Amino acid sequence: MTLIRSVGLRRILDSRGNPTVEADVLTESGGFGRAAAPSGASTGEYEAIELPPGEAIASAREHAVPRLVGEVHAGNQREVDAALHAADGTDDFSNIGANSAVAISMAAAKAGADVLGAPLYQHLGGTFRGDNFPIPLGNVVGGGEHAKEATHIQEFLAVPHGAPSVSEAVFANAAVHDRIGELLDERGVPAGKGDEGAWAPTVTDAEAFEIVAAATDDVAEDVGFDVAVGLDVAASELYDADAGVYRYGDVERTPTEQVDYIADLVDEYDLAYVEDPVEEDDFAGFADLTTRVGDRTVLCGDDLFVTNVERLQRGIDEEAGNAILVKPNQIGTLSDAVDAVELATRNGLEAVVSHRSGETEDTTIAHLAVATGAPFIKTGTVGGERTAKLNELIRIAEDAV
Ligand SMILES: C=C(OP(=O)(O)O)C(=O)O
Ligand SMILES: [Mg+2]
Repeated sequence: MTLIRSVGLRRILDSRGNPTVEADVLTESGGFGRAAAPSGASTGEYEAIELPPGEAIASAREHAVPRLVGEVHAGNQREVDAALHAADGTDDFSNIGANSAVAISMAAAKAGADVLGAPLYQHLGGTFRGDNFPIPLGNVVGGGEHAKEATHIQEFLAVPHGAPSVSEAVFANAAVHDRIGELLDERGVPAGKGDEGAWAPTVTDAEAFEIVAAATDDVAEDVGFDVAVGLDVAASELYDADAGVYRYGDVERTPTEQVDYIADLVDEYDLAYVEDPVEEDDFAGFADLTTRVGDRTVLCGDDLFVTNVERLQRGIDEEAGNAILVKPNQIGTLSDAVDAVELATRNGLEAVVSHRSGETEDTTIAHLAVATGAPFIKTGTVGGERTAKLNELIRIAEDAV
C-alpha cells in the first residue's frame, strides 16, 4: 500500500554550504523515500521559483502536506505531482517553492520504489533500458557564475563518447580532470576549483581550450577510445541585454558574431556538445546555429528550455537546438521532467539529465537518466556530491543497487 502516511521537511546543507530542502516520505506500508532539492547559480529567467528554504518548507507544510497525507499514493507519481501543483496553485511553484515541490516529488518516487523493493530507475520505467547507459558529460574547467575569476565560458566538458561502459566513461572524465591539474601545474598556473569541482584557473578561454583539448587527447590515447570536448557557454550570463552584446571581459560580440564564434569553435575543436551558446530569448540565433552545425554537434538548451514543455515545443517548432537539458528542480516535479524528456525524444531531440551547481548527495538524477533512456547525463567529475551520482550510475549499470 503506497498511500502516503507522512511527509517530513527539513533544511539541510548543500555543497555550497547554503540551506536547501530535504523531504522524507513514509507510506502506510512502511515504504520510505528521502530526497533533497539542488540549487542553481546561473539560473534561467524562466525557471520555476526557488523560495528561501524556510519559507518553502512552511508553505509546503501548510498547503501541500494536507493534500498528500492519507490522500495520494507514493507509487502513483502523476497523482503525487498533480497534488503538488494543486497545492501550489501557480504555474511556477512560487507559492510552495519549486525546491519543496521537487524534494517531495523525488522522495515520493523513492518511497514508491521502496514499497516495491525495486531500484528507483525501475520504478520510473527503466526496466527495458537494455544495455544503454547515459554518457557522462564531465565538467573539468569552469568559470562564469561558478568561479568568478576564471574562464568566461562557464563549463569545459569532457565527452567520453567512445567509452564501452559507463564505468570507463566515468573514470576517463576523472583522468581528464587529473591531467588538466598536471598541465596547469606545468604552466605554473595556480587553480582552485569552482562550485562543481572543475578547475577554475585564471586563464583565458583560448588557453582553456588548448589545455582541455590536450588533456582529452592524452586521455583518449591512454584509454583507447574517443574523448571529445564540450561546452556550457551559459550565454545568458554573458549577455548585456541593454547593450545587445555578449561581454567576454573586454571583448564584445554582437548576437551575429556570437553565432559565428560558436560555429567556428565547433569546427576548430570538434566540439561534441554545446549548451546555451546564445542567450535564453534568442530562439532565432539557436535555430541559425542548428542549421549551421546541428548535423555535427549536440546543441542543448538549458536556460532556453528550462525543462518546460511549452518552451521546448517552441524550440521544436522553430528548429532551435537538437537537445534539451533536464533539471527536475527547474520545473518542480518528476512528472514534468519526464514529460520534457518524452516530448524531446518523440521529436528527435536528445535529453541530457543534469545536476545543479549547488548539489547534495541525492542520486535521483542518475536513476532518472537511466529510466528515461537519456543519452547523456551532466553531473560533474569529482567532489562527493558529484561522485554520489556517478558511482550510483556505475552500480546501476552493474545491477548492483
Ligand atoms: C548546472 C548548471 O549550472 P547552474 O546549476 O548554476 O544553473 C548549468 O548551467 O547547466
Ligand atoms: Mg547550463
